[in-house]
Amino acid sequence: MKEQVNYSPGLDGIIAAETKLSFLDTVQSEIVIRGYDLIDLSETVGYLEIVNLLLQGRLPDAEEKAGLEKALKNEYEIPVEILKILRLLPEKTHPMDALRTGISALAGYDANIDDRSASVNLERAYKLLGKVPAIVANSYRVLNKQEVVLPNKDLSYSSNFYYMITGKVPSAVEEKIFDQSLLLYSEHEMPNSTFTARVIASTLSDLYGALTGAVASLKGSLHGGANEAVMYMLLEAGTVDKFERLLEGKLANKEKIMGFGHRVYMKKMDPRALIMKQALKQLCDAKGDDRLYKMCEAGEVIMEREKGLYPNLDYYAAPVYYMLGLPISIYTPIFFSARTVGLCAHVIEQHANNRIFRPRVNYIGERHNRNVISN
Ligand SMILES: CC(=O)SCCNC(=O)CCNC(=O)[C@H](O)C(C)(C)COP(=O)(O)OP(=O)(O)OC[C@H]1O[C@@H](n2cnc3c(N)ncnc32)[C@H](O)[C@@H]1OP(=O)(O)O
Ligand SMILES: O=C([O-])CC(=O)C(=O)O
Repeated sequence: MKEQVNYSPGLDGIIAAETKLSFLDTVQSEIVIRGYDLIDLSETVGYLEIVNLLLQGRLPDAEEKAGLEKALKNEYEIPVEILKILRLLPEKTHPMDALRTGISALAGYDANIDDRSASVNLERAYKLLGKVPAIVANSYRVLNKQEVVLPNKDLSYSSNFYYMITGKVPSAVEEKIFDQSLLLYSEHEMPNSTFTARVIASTLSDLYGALTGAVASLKGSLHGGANEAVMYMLLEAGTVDKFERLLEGKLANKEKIMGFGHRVYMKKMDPRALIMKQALKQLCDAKGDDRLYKMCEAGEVIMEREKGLYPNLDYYAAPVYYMLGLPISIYTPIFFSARTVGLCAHVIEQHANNRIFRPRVNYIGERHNRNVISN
């Protein structure tokens, strides 16, 4: 007799874990991060406070924040062999694939690789938070035949990240907006990449492996890859009129429009997108060029009218990164770098209270009579 099992395509609505880290409260419209609303925090604190909140369970005072920044700076250097590995990659390698290789290679430098304790995982999380921005920035630079930019410890964490990518120290406004984007990308409950990391960690595999898998997950255009896809779409159109026609054409062809829709916020705007929309306005006003802002707004109107769909964070993060002068192929790696903290916190939590993920299937294939096979 067939066993009765529940099936929800895409695991829609299924509870996959118990967590103290975060929760999308759609009733009260809050992105709860250890009890605080991420949107409220985005107006009062920066990325490093969220790092402390996720990894230590509390918002830091000035002294604790300074200690955290120092600890991360001590982890900035990446092994020279990793740069050598990155140099061996074919020129056309996507920076997300290079990042996946770089994070995977870091495992070999961990003297305690078989230790899954929370304290050693926490040390690893700081290592990764120190090194991932350097891998992101310099894998892009190496693939594009640019000089490696070494970390500058005199700059803040976010400024240094921006500096390693562009070779320029950001202005105060650029630093603030870039830092805010990292904060908004830092943690988001149970997206596909976090689920991937937790599934891998649940076999008692290590943090590097869990994050390597999460990079692969985040690369997909239905997830983190959407931010670069949005930018290519905006540039392909170039004007409001052409963007409206492009979207209408895609919808007529039943194509998905990148940057719209979300499993959890499908019928309203991702609250993080609104913060990046405001940042885009600020950057456009400062440059006296509102073309991207106007195009994005026009896209919102069409998508609401035609599909009842609203922007997710990637829709507004993409033009913000463009206005900040960041190369398009590095948008998804930046998202990953920001998410490193959330992923590490989830892996630590998974290892602390583990049961291996092993779901079942509804078998819909054929069955052959045993007697027929044995005869
Ligand atoms: C930060 C992030 O990672 S946010 C996600 C970034 N990804 C994107 O922007 C990619 C575009 N968006 C999507 O593909 C989806 O909205 C997802 C992947 C985010 C969510 O997917 P799901 O929850 O599985 O929703 P699903 O794809 O089933 O969509 C439900 C309906 O809305 C439609 N829909 C959803 N998103 C879109 C879109 N972006 N463009 C056009 N139609 C869409 C679907 O075609 C479907 O319509 P139907 O019921 O008539 O078939
Ligand atoms: O929550 C999701 O499914 C995707 C997302 O917005 C994120 O990872 O930030």
